[in-house]
Amino acid sequence: MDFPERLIFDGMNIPPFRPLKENVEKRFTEIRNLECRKDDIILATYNKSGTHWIWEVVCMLIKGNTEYTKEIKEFFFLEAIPDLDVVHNLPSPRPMNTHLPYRWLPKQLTEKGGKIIHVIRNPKDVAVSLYHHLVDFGLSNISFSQFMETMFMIPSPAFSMGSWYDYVKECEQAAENDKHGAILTMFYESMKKNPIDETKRLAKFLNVEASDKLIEDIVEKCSFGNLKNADKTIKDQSILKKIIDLPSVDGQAKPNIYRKGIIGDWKNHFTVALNEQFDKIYAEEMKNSKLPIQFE
Ligand SMILES: Nc1ncnc2c1ncn2[C@@H]1O[C@H](COP(=O)(O)OS(=O)(=O)O)[C@@H](OP(=O)(O)O)[C@H]1O
Repeated sequence: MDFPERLIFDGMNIPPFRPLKENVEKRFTEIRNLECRKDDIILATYNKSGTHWIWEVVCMLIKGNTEYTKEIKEFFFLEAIPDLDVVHNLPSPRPMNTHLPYRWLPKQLTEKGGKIIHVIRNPKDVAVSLYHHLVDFGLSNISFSQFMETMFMIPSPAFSMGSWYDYVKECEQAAENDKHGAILTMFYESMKKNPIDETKRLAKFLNVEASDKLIEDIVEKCSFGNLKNADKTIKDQSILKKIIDLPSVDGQAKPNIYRKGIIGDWKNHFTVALNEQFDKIYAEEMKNSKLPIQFE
């Protein structure tokens, strides 16, 4: 296996974004203490759960039109952007995003009236997506099964920003304690199967007036194929080089975010034995969860 050094902080493996490599505690504390506004929106997801997709939908809803945001979502990515002043200077409402767990989100956010959107995806598909992402980033000589056994499946030494289980359980707890309707929990699979209804639910949560036509157009513009194409043709990717050392193909190489965009690709990667092993750990880890999760 060949992978950059790992940094552990607050019990989590920290991805090698430049500000985190420089001083992870400083950046986490800055985010935790971020001065919030009443209309701030934070999309908080575990890696590979559909962040780019839902972020684009959120941006279109708050703008009230279907123009793609020229910046990629990493421009608003709290733990990775080179300078948090960018966020301080953004006009409202600010559609920020992060993979940080709930305990590290800005503490003022919900007090001031801001909103949090959690997106949860079948961890088996998250694992597959993350494996391919890490291979794109230089992880080599490790099979998918080895990746699962050593990095993803076991709860504590999970790879990136803590384990999926801990992340999701923390979201669930936060949503249970949320007395002001400040947190929306979405599922990737529901968005995939029922994008119109889920986009309406999102609009309602954001207090956005959106006609049926606008909702339909947003769903269409944010389909997997259209977003993949927009990512190649419209989006300004320049910030990526400032965030992370990318494999050097003209300095432009980046992980293929829009890989397959389907439910159930895990079936092409899990052996029967791995699946049984996973289900056992999953059942134990999530035994107290009341989340309405029915993953296929
Ligand atoms: N429109 C649409 N429909 C369905 N699926 C979509 C869509 N847009 C992105 N995706 C899929 O989301 C996966 C990437 O997740 P993230 O955006 O959270 O990645 S990241 O952690 O921020 O890098 C990644 O999943 P995989 O294809 O399984 O790897 C993307 O393909």
